[in-house]
Amino acid sequence: MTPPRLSKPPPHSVDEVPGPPGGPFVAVLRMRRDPLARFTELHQRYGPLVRLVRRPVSLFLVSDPDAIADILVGGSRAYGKGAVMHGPGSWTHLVQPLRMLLGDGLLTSTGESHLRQRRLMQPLFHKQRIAGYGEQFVALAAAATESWQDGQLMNVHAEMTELTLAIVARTLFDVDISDHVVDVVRAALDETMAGSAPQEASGLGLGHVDRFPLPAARRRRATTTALDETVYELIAERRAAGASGNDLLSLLLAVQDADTGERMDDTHIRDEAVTLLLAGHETTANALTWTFHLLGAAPDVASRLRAELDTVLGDRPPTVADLPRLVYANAVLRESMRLYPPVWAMVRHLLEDRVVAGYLLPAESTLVLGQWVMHRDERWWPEPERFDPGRWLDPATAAGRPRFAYFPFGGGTRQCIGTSFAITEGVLTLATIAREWSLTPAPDVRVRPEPSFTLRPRGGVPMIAHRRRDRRDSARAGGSQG
Ligand code: HEM
Repeated sequence: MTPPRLSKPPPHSVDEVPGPPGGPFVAVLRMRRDPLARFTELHQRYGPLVRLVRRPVSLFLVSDPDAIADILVGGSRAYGKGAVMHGPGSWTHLVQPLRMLLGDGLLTSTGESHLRQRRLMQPLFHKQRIAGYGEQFVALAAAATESWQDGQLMNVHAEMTELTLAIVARTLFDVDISDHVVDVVRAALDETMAGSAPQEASGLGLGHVDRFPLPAARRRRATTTALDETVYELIAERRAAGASGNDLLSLLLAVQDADTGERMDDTHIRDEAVTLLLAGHETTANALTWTFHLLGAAPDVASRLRAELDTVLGDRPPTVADLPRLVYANAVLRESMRLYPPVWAMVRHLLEDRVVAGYLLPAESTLVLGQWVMHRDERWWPEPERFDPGRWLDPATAAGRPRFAYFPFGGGTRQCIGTSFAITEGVLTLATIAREWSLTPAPDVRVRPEPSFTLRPRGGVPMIAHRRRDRRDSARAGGSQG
C-alpha cells in the first residue's frame, strides 16, 4: 500500500512574521545603536525569521540554516545582492554602498554579468595557484615582525592591516609595501572605510538619513581618482611589458573567455583589481587581529597552538607543505572566524515573491543573513561565547552541524572567491608569527567589535609582544636529543 502523501502545509502570510513592536523609526534607531546585540536578542526572542522593519523598507533577519541554503544556493536566482529602499511615491533604489569604489567588479556585479566574470576569474584562485603564493605570505609575515621589540606595546589591528596590505600588493601588483602605489591604495581604502556610516557600510540600508559632509565626499572622490590613475598606469605598464608575471594583475590581463575568446577591457580589469585589493586585505586583517585577540585571552589555547607549531616546524618557518599537519592552527582560525566573522552580515533582496522559512515574503523584501547571529546559535554551538578550537577537531561533531550554521565565506555562486587564499594566508601568517611571538592583552583595555563593512575592532587592539623564549628552549632540547 502506498503511504498517504504528506502535503506541505501552506506558508504563513508575511503579516504573521514575528517581530518587535514599534514603528520604523524606533526599530532603526535600536538597530543602529548596536546591530550585533540587537540582532542576537531578536533572534533569541522571535526565532529563525524576524521582521525587523515593515515600512518604508521591508526588512527581515533570517537565521535558519535551510532558508540560508535556499537564499545562497538552491534558489539563489530569486535573490539579488544589496538592500531595496523605498522612498516617497514609487522611488525605489538598491543600496550597494561599495559600488562607487569597486565599479562593476566581482563583489558588486549581478546576474549574468556576475556569472560570466566569475567563470573568467575562477582559475586565478585555484588551490594550486594560491599555494604558489605561500612563500610570499611567510616572507612578508616574517618581515612585518622584524621591527617588533620584546615587550613592545602595539596596535595589532594596525600591524595586521599593514601586513595584509603588503601581501595583497605583492600578490596582486607585484609591488613592495614601500612603493608609492601602496600609499595611494591605502589612502583610497581608508577614506572609503572612514567616510561611511557603519549602518550604511554594512549595506543594511539603514544609513540613508546620513549625508557625507561635503569635504569628506570631496576627499573620497580625490583619493578614488588617484587610485584609478595609478591602477590604469599599472595596467598600461603591464600591457606594454607583455604581462607574463604570476601576479594577479598579469593573470587578469591574460584571462580569455573559453567560448568567445574575449578578453577583459581596462575598465573591467581596474574594477576587478580594486575589488581584490579591498576584499583581499580588509577581511584577512580582521581575521588575524581577532585571532590574536582571542589567543591573548586564552593561554591554554595559545600554548596548545605553540606546541603544535614546535612539533610540526621545529626551528624553521612554515611552508604550504606543512598545512595538512597544522590542524590546530587551522581550527584556531576557524573558531576565531566563528566568534568574529570578518563579514558579519550579508544582505539580499527578493526578486519575486518567495517562501522563506515558512512565510510567503513579497518581492523586494530585504533579507539580512547574519553570520554573527548564526555563529552564536546555541543549537549548534554549545557555550557559544567560549573560544574553543576543539569544536573543529572531531569530524563527527562538525558533520552533525547544518552547512549554514557556519558561513564566514558565504556560499553558492557568490561564495568568496578568495577562500583558499584567505585560509592559506591566515594559517601561514598565524604560524609564522606565533612560533616566534606571543601576544598578551594590554592591561585595562576593553576591545569591542565595530560592525561596518567588516567586523573591525573599535579603536584597534593594543597588545604586548613577547619574543618566545620557551621555543628556543624546546628547540635546544630537541636539538640535543637528536
Ligand atoms: C578571512 C578572509 C575573508 C573573508 C571572511 C571573506 C568573506 C567573504 C564573503 C562572506 C563573501 C560573500 C559576500 C556575499 O555573498 O555577499 C566574499 C566575497 C568575495 N571575496 Fe572574500 N573573504 C575573505 C578574503 C578574501 C580574499 C583574500 C579575497 C581575494 C584575494 C577575497 C575576494 C572576494 C571576492 C572577489 C568576493 C566576491 C565574490 C563573488 O561575488 O563572486 N576575499 N568574501
